[in-house]
Amino acid sequence: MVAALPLPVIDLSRDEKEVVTALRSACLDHGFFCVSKHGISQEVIMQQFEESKKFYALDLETKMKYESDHNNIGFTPMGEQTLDPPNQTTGDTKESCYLRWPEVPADSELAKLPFMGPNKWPDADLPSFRPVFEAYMTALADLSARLTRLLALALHLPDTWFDDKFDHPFLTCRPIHYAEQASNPASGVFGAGAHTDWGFTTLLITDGTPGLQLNYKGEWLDVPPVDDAIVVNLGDLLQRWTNDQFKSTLHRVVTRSSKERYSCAFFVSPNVNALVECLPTCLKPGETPKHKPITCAAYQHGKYLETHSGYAALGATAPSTPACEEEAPL
Ligand SMILES: O=C(O)CCC(=O)C(=O)O
Ligand SMILES: [Fe+2]
Repeated sequence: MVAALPLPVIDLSRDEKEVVTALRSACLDHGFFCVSKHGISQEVIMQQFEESKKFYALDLETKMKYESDHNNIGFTPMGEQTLDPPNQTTGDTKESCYLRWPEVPADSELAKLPFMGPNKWPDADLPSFRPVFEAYMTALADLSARLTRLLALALHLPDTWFDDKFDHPFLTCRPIHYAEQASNPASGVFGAGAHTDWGFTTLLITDGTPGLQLNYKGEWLDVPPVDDAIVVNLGDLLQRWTNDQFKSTLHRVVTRSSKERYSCAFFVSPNVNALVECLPTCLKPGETPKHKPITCAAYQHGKYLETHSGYAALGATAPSTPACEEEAPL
């Protein structure tokens, strides 16, 4: 029996000072919290799940027409990702779809950057998918921008501090479908293997089916779903920016038997060419940075390569930034 760790619920309609204080405390502890009164309508959320279910109900051959590309945009079939290779005997028992937002047209300047490019909309097979996800991603992008400003305040910085690092951000919406297959941690079978998220923050909405666990002080604990709240967790880039003060915590998905599970992760990262280096407010006298500066794209390219067989097979080359060669800790 796994114990539960209820997450702090931060009501975004409260006084900003109270919100920022609660945020700072959650970020210093394990970097997981829920936000309520977040302004995303239940209708937009429900429609997202409906379209996601319709998409995954298509046959595999149809879904493979939208297979993920060199930007890691598109469909990834069951088992394509293995988030924790040393501790898994099969790939994650999930299929997913990566959508980038705001969408970058193929002929634009931004499309020359790593991970930036057009989405693979299933217009021909499911025309209702695109308008629903466009509305969903617009709403989530607004909420993420609001949270980024609150996080700057929680770091004792001006609320605009991250603005120029997010003026063409790397935002990814990932509806996920977990198979009707019980995980078996003892034999290395997981819905999603243990991992930290790689970006700045992740905004996660689930269909209420349990499965998410986080590792708190060395112990795996269930994260109970909270009605109408969005789970937010911090990613590695924010941890690096804060010299490990704010936590990017290990988590995984352990599915129970006989029920499918749907979730939708909205991964928030800065501009792909943003340099992530220790913040001035995160160094106490005598302390030194724990990580070398690295660009967002260089950091994440390595992670995609390690965990996505499809991305690795496409032979995507490492983004050419000097920091990329300097990943080793100081
Ligand atoms: O589906 C979930 O509950 C979590 C998914 C997750 O951790 C991820 O996609 O990074
Ligand atoms: Fe995650």
